[in-house]
Amino acid sequence: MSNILAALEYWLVNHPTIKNFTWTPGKTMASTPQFLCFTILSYLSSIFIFPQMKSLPSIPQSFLRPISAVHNTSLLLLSFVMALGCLLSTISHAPHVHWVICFPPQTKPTGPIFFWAYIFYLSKILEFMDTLLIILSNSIQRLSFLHVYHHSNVVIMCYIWLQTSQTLFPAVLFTNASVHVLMYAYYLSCALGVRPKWKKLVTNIQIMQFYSSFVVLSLMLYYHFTGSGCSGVWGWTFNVVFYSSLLVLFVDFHKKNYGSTANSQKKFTLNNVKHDYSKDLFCAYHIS
Ligand SMILES: CC(C)(COP(=O)(O)OP(=O)(O)OC[C@H]1O[C@@H](n2cnc3c(N)ncnc32)[C@H](O)[C@@H]1OP(=O)(O)O)[C@@H](O)C(=O)NCCC(=O)NCCSC(=O)CC(=O)O
Repeated sequence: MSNILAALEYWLVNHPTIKNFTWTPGKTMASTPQFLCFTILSYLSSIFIFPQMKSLPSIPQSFLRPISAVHNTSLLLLSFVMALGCLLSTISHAPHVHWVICFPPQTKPTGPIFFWAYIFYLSKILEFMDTLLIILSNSIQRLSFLHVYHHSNVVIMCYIWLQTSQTLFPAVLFTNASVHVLMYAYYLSCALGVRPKWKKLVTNIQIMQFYSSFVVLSLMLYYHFTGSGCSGVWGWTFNVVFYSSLLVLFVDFHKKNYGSTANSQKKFTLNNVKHDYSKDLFCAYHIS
């Protein structure tokens, strides 16, 4: 057992690449604001361009499902490794408990905790593939405002974490990566043709994650004003606005998918085509 722990600690915390990592704007791959803007603009424009390309041959589900399964398995495993890496790095490098919530001002973005923040940032770009899979499977009506809003803004959030050495990201990273293990297990199961009965549980846990992040955000503010300050306070503002808006969108998603009206709307036959209106958030939010 101690051998396993030692190996984990080496590969997830003390490996030289991880231990000596430093976020250097302009030098580290994907670290410039230009890269960030280009990536997000490409993502958003592809959402509008792809569906217009009517000449594209439709890709059969038998081809897309295995790709989707590989993608979801990769993100499931990566999320698990990021959660574990961040947890072990925090345990072995945090000088005291409240450091997790409040890095001292001028903290340098260096060391294993920032390495995992960097991997987390890159993983959010890999998550763009979720959107591509939805588009390629000819299910553009499934593409909700919530999905696009989340995927485009979460990259900015992670960039700000690194750029401002933002306090509190270890707690948010650990929670979100853990929730994503469950979420990608759900999507993997769907890709394999089995629709899990625990969809609502995944949504409930996602909502709980947003509530719990407000506790951490409040604690940071408390430490900031009662001590000698915390690093990356303006990033705090982005987190509050982003997480509040996600909470509102997820509560709305919950109501539409699991509320009493969702059940009565669920199966609606239109021109002999079964249409599941509970999923039709894309139309509901007027992005088409
Ligand atoms: C239970 C949820 C995780 C997912 O809800 P959905 O409504 O998207 O679920 P669904 O049952 O319609 O999706 C199943 C369909 O998605 C396909 N699918 C497979 N892999 C996918 C992937 N990686 N991303 C998106 N869709 C995918 C399946 O093949 C299936 O298609 P078919 O129907 O053809 O069989 C929910 O809680 C949720 O997050 N809803 C918001 C929508 C969303 O985009 N969430 C992810 C980003 S937000 C996020 O990530 C917040 C966070 O940080 O926690």
